[in-house]
Amino acid sequence: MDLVVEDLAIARGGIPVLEGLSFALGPGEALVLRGPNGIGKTTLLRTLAGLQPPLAGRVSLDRERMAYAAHADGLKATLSVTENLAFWARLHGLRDIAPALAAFALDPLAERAAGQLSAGQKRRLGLARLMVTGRPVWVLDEPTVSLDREAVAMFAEAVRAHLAGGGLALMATHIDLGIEARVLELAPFRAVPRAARDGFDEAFL
Ligand SMILES: Nc1ncnc2c1ncn2[C@@H]1O[C@H](COP(=O)(O)OP(=O)(O)OP(=O)(O)O)[C@@H](O)[C@H]1O
Repeated sequence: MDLVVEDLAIARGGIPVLEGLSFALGPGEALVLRGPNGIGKTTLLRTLAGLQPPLAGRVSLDRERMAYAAHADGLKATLSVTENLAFWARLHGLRDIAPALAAFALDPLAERAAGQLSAGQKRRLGLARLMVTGRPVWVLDEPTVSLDREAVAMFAEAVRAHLAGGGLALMATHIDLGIEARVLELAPFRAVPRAARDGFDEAFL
């Protein structure tokens, strides 16, 4: 298993949001996180990405093998589409950015500065970046935001190819991508507020 989560509890801004989470993902598998706004999807992904420590539990993941796409696309505004991808490819020891350009229909925009792309085009470039990392574990936070229907299909195809190549993907998304994926509904793992756990109310009865 490339990603194992055991009895994880996480907090945001000092307030516990989720607890008792356990799941595992192996090569070729995808897991979709579902739950209402504010349940803790982003917090969970940030924890897995190593941006914040868990309250309790364990995450087993080699972060050198992980590519994380957060809400922000992390693009260099003054560099062109090609330069952005080439930068990331070089960083990860890869050379060929052509498949990533083609997968997200970025060829016609290849010379445009990333800062001058539309929101959806920026998102396409941000997702194309995943491909040039060559990393097997994709951790994705609302990857389809700003994408039109065609671009969502491009993304779904990229994920499908990634899984077929032995990669794995964990993502928070409300959209049905039409890919084979397990769904983890987070509502049952909502953290119990401390007052309720400590019997705080009972003390006043
Ligand atoms: N920077 C922050 N500081 C403090 N609390 C935060 C911060 N960001 C989010 N929260 C709170 O943490 C909880 C979990 O937020 P999170 O962003 O993980 O939810 P989410 O499931 O990703 O929501 P959404 O579907 O709206 O993106 C929410 O109650 C939110 O208000």
